[in-house]
Amino acid sequence: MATHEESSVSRFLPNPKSLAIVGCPFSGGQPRPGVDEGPIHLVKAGLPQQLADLGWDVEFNGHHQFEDISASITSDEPIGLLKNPRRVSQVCHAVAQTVSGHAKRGKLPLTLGGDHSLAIGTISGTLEQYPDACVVWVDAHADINTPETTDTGNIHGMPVAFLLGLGSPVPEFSWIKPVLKPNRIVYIGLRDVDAGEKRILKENGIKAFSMHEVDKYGIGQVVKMALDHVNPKGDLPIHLSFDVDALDPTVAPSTGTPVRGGLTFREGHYICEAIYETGCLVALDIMEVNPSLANEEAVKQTVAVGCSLARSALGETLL
Ligand SMILES: NC(=[NH2+])NCCC[C@H](N)C(=O)O
Ligand SMILES: [Mn+2]
Ligand SMILES: [Mn+2]
Repeated sequence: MATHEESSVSRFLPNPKSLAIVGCPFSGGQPRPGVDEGPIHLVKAGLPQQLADLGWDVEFNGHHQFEDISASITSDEPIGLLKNPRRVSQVCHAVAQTVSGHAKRGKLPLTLGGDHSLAIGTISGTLEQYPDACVVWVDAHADINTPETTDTGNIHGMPVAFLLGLGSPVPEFSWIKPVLKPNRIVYIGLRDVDAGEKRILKENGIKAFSMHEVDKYGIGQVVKMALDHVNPKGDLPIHLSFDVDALDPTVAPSTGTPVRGGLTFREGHYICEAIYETGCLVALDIMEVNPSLANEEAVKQTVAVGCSLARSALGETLL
């Protein structure tokens, strides 16, 4: 039986702890349809009730309706290589306002994607309420291409660059305050990093633990080193942005850009558990679940893993 005593030890959230689910059916940051169904499946699988069972007061007022935004954008031609730039920008702006609104009211925003371009919005929202927050980015990819370095033009490969203010400014994204500092983000799980991204990581001295380091040191040590880097005194708020493709495709098959050689089921959940234990978690993203990819069994498995990652980050324990 799991005990939930610890659900009272947050350094930043008032008691009783409450969270708000931000369901974001959005796929404009990448080309594969279906990732917009991710949040719908996660909620249908019972995630809100599972979190309530962990002792959270759960607010969920339905999925974000981005229809007004889409309707107001009559044409969305690429800007340079960037695909769907206006739609991505405006949706992320709306998400930022929603996330910061929840955070202001003392709630932990749990954003369900949708593609990872949404993190432009979620992290902007977190930083508005917690300017000194740090980010733990769990992913197979660095998502740090600039409009100049991107090969694909897919904005889900670029959110970190926008948040850091790297690359030449794109006027459509001028609402983003590049307030994230390179020493306030750390990566875990990388294994598919583009050449331009490797250069950006080096030039900016950004700490990253790839699968090589996970193999070498073990996940326990990697999470400790990652947190020591980004949150050395353990007193900063943490935003955890979890792309399910960080997990091995045998664990989370239904995702748009799977890469072999990923985190095991336990390694992924350990990261979430360890971050919950810090008492510093203030916002969580579960991204890139795409229920239209792979067979029914694989979809079920991936949705279930999305739910269990969220539970682990929000206090579920094994004992
Ligand atoms: N959030 C993701 N799954 N990102 C994948 C990015 C892949 C590649 N690096 C790109 O720029 O397109
Ligand atoms: Mn990824
Ligand atoms: Mn990603």
